[in-house]
Parts: sequence; structure tokens; C-alpha cells
Amino acid sequence: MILFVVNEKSGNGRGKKIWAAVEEKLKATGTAYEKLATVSEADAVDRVRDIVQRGRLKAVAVIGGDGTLHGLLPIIAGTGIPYGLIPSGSGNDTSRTLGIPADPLRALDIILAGKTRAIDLLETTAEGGIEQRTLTAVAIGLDGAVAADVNGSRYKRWCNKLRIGSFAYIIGLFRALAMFKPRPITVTVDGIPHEFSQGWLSVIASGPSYGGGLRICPDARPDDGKLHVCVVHNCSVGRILLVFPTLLTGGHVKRTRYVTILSGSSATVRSEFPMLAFGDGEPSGVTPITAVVRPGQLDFLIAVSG
Ligand SMILES: Nc1ncnc2c1ncn2[C@@H]1O[C@H](COP(=O)(O)OP(=O)(O)OP(=O)(O)O)[C@@H](O)[C@H]1O
Repeated sequence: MILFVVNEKSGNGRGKKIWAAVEEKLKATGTAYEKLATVSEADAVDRVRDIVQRGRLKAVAVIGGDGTLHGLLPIIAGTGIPYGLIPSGSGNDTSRTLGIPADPLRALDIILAGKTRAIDLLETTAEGGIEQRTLTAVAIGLDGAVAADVNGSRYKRWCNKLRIGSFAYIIGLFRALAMFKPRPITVTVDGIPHEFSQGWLSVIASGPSYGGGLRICPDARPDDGKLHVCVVHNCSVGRILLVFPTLLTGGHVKRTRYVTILSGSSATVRSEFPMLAFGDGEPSGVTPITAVVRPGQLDFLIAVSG
């Protein structure tokens, strides 16, 4: 049996509409399935845990965005249960990285075909011992301020309605820039500290894409067994605005005066004042935060040619 976890809120209600089309096809193909419409991450965790414990699951598939996938990682990671996605979020960085089509029925075909690829996860521990697993990237500093502003905002709902979900992050950036002050930060990768007197943002990524399609660590691969770090530092607000469009192509990595790219198997970000961190767009605590890569922890359902 395939368990479908449906976040009807994701993508501003798109999850609900997508389920109707998906269910029709599941019935037409005689697929054994169970649907779980969940109202929150905690609700999903409790109910999915019970079903996983009962066993005999062929796969767990999410109809939602990166946040919905993120919420179930503590239950699915390391179990060998194939994890699938029918994207209905606004950022959809996981589907972008793994080549999962936006068309729900084509995404369903991938789930039904049952081919998996083992991908890496990031395990983070933030101030106060808050532990999380993240699939795409942990954003700290300015990005954290952007995520905090975007999540639950009215403009995110409008962008989703207009099907320009990624645009919400651009609005969030302008709003966060008006409030955020760069601070001294230390980014330690595999034990080697890198000091920045004006740290704007640090992103610890498993794959190349975050924030709705920004190619923050363009050389990262979700199954390369490494974590990748991008630090933007020591530049003016004007420079940040100039760098931002280059994130869409990954061209920012050439601006080595204020963009530093690192990689390794563990990374810690410390800041003079606590900075917010968001993993897969969900709150992960505040600095200091340490991320460790866990290679091949998740068997993700992907396209046969992917
Ligand atoms: N299983 C779930 N069921 C209902 N709500 C959930 C579930 N998991 C997480 N949520 C909540 O729903 C919110 C939106 O979900 P999600 O992040 O998947 O969609 P999105 O924000 O539209 O897309 P994206 O993360 O790709 O930008 C999350 O931020 C979280 O608060």
C-alpha cells in the first residue's frame, strides 16, 4: 500500500485540488493506497508514525511542499521506506533538485514506477539542543529573516494564488533587508574556522537549490555525501541587491570578495548575536547551529532516467 500524506494547505490550497486528480488515477490503475489529509506537521508525524509501525508500506508520498516533506523526515529517514513527492508547494526546491515534474500525474507516475535514489540529509543541532533533519538547505541570518517574513505572510498567499510562488521570496528579501544588520560570524567547516566581520547570510546546503530556485551552491549534488556552505559577507545592501539576481544562475560564486563557498562533512555557524535558522523553510532554531551530513539516508522516488 502507498500512503499519501496530503497537506491541503500547501501552495495555498493547491494540495487539495491535486489530490482529486491523483485519486482518480490511483483508482483507474487499481493501486492500493491510503490517504491522510493532515492539518499540521505534528498531526502528520503522529499519524504516519502509527501507520509506519504497522508495516507493509510500499512507499510514503507527500502532496505538499518542502516543508511537508521536512516534517516527516524523522519518521522516514533511515527506514528504507521509499519517499515520494507530488509537488504542490510554493518553493518546491526538492522537486527541482530531483527532477520531479510539476505536473501531478507525471509525478504520480514516478511514484508508481518505484525507482529510488539514495540521497543525503543534513542533521542540525541548534542552540538549546534543538535537533532537526533537512533535505534541501539550512538558511541562517538574512535568509532566516526572509523565511520568517515569508512564512505565513499575506503576500505569500497572493503569490501562490497567482502561481508565482517564488516571487514571495523576492518580496521577503526586500522586507528583511530593511531590518537586518550584518554581524560578525564564524563558520567552521570540518574543524577549520572562517571568520567574517560582517556576515549577511550563511546557507548550509545538501543540494544546489533553495529559496524557490536560487542556485545557492551550484556544484552541490543531493547524493555527493557532502554538505556545501555559501557565506555572503562584507558588502553593502546595494551589493546584496546586485548579487541576488546572480543566485538564479549560480553566478554569485565568482564574486569571491564577498561570497565564500566551502564544503565538507560538518559545519557550525556562530554569531555574536543569535541569528534565526530555517531548514527547508521551516524553523530550525537559532545560532550557534551545527550541521552534519548523513549520506544516503533517504530513498527518494525519482524518474527512471533521473
Ligand atoms: N503534513 C502537514 N500537514 C499540514 N500542514 C503541514 C504539514 N507539514 C507541514 N505543514 C505546515 O504547512 C506549511 C506549508 O507547507 P509546505 O511548506 O509544504 O508548503 P509551501 O510553503 O506552500 O511550499 P514550500 O515549502 O515548497 O515553499 C508548513 O510551513 C507547515 O507549517
